[in-house]
Amino acid sequence: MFCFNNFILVRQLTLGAYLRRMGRRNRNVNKFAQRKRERREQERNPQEKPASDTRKHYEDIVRENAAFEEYYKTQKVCPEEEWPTFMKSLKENLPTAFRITGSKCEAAALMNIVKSEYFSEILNVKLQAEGQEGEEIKPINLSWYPGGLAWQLRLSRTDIRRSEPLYRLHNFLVAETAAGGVSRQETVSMIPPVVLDVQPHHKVLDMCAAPGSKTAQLIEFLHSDEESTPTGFVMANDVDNSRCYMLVHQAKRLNSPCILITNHDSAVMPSLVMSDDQSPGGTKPLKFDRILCDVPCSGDATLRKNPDIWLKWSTGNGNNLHGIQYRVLRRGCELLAVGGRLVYSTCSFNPVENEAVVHRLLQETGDSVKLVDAAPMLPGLKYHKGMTYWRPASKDMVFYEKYEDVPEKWQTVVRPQMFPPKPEDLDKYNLDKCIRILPHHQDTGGFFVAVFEKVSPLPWEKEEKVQNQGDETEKKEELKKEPPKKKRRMGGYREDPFVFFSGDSEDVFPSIKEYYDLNAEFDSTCLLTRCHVGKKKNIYLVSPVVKDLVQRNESNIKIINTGVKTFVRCDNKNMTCPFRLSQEGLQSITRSIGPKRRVRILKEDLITVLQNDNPSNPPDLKQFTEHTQNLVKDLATGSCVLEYHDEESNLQLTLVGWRGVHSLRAYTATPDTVHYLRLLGADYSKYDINKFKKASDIPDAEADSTDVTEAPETAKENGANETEVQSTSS
Ligand SMILES: C[S@@+](CC[C@H](N)C(=O)[O-])C[C@H]1O[C@@H](n2cnc3c(N)ncnc32)[C@H](O)[C@@H]1O
Repeated sequence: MFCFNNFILVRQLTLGAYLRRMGRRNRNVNKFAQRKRERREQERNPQEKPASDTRKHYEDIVRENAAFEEYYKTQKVCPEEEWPTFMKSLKENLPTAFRITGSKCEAAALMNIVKSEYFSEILNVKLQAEGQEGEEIKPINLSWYPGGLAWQLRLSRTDIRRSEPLYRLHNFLVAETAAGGVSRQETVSMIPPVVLDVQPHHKVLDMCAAPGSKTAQLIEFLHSDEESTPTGFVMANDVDNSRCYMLVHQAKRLNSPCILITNHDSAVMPSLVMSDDQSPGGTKPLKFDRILCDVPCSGDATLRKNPDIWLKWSTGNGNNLHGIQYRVLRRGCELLAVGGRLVYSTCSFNPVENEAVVHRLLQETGDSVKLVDAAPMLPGLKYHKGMTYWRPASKDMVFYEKYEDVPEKWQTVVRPQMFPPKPEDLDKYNLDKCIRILPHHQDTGGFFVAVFEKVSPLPWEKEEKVQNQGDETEKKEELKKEPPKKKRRMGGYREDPFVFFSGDSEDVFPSIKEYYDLNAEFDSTCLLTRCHVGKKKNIYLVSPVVKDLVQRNESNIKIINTGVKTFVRCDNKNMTCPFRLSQEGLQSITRSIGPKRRVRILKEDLITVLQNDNPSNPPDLKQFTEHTQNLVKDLATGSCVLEYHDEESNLQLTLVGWRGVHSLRAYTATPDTVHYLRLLGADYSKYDINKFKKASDIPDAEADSTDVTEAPETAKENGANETEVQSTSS
């Protein structure tokens, strides 16, 4: 569990580095095994920097690699006349990009703040490097991002320290990332979820999901209808157990009861089942409507962000990854429903990792899977069409026209499936429907995206079906005789169990139902705890479809996490129910909570509550307006919902509150408190220390290490433990 000291530590490290460090502290580390693990991790994710690397070396890296240039010039990844611009752009630092997240009304309010408070200041800034003409900083709205919610601007670490308005914007981005109001994500990395076209009823699989920036987008799209809980879900999977916890962190920021995190090798992902509405008690195979296949890759299109790739680039990287990329994609197509959509993406320029994988898949699947032209979904995006011709090369930089030319010693590395289609077959595959984004197109990283639609069962699925029908009776007989299957051994840490409530009769539920006046539609069987015995501490909520998924497949796949924390034990003598509400799960159950525990608070009172967040000195009821005092007069002490609705802007805020004997306060974590005060246009200066002067004095490397690339878990909700709660009953 995180404690506050850990929180500070995480703020100074990326989450990955933090997890690695915690892992090291908690175990008796075998250094040899540790190095081996790091090497393996590095091979699996070449685009990730090794744990021992720090950014301070990045500025010293010579951004050149002759083999890289020769390889891509030969492959003609861009027209000859664009080559110098392509190379120049690759050597520059990457601009910052971010998108506004959260509910529609909050996103709209935050967007106004960004434009009026931060961008307007920046537009007057001209950054002047020594001896050069001042460069204007102009935020660019990404035309193709739904709702116009994504932006890109040049905001390098050095620039932040040269200009106070830029520093302020940077601070805003860090704070709002922690509160879930903003997600910082590379521009091109936002593309796959957009072209996947996720709707609230879709069953979505993210096969290689960690660290989870695209998963976060998938969840946001799933929740696009704010009036109801989605009937679909997102299953986010990664083979790397420790990276799965990055997904847990992402999911926590977005408070969705519709996400499930699993830990499996996607290339051999087991077939899952779900309840069959047509046959009560029965099951049917689970097929996904949308699948994201953002495979591990050489990452050479991220050179601007990860300059250390200049030092280690070789043709071997791409060749070695082609196999696993293909196997993950093929399994994805098997798990996809007919009529479903799959997006394959990499951050590599290499046709062997891109079009060759797509071509191999199309060859094997015949007419059952087709490429879709996704460009119309990305208005204004500059890109190149997919390549139709390339030449695989061996590590010694010899290029081959056809497999027959490959010398024996390279034949296990350069495989026949890596070659392009014959010219007469080009129309059959339409590889030009793939999308290639190069860094100089719009000052971003590079990227590759291919969008598939499954139009009929795969050839081998059809065969299996026929054979299955014939064998059905025979199989039933065999099954009877078969000894019980051995339980699959699953790697990584052992997770706590997922223990669902048996229904309204579950021991603690009647008092929760009574206290919060839960309506009849509330399904208590969707509540769960993570322990079989002992006092229930935290109670989590999942959507009905996720409950079904967990219950039907738990023994078949390793589930790392699911559910939003909705009720937290709080044995307080002033409260008749032993559970308080949790901000994380509030959005999911607010519609089920009756009027008994709701307070429709005025704006000024909400500001008072948020500005006085010291749990040992909560604001006295006398500090509130008469309106609010009257509302809480007859409200029994304990947990409650504080609601605020601004009719004019339609801003709606719902917070967990606590009615003390003489006080009223909110149960929000500090980043959320700042976020709400910001949305209310109130003063939050006590949390927003201007460190600009201090920061401009510290050297580059130190400043870099304080950047929070992946936002850590927010600090504990203020006073969110029992002792503090008890002390508020003043
Ligand atoms: C390019 S990263 C994914 C980035 C992620 N989609 C995002 O947007 O944050 C590739 C991920 O694939 C995972 N991976 C590698 N091989 C895998 C496999 N066989 N099955 C599942 N995940 C795999 C790696 O651990 C890594 O986290």
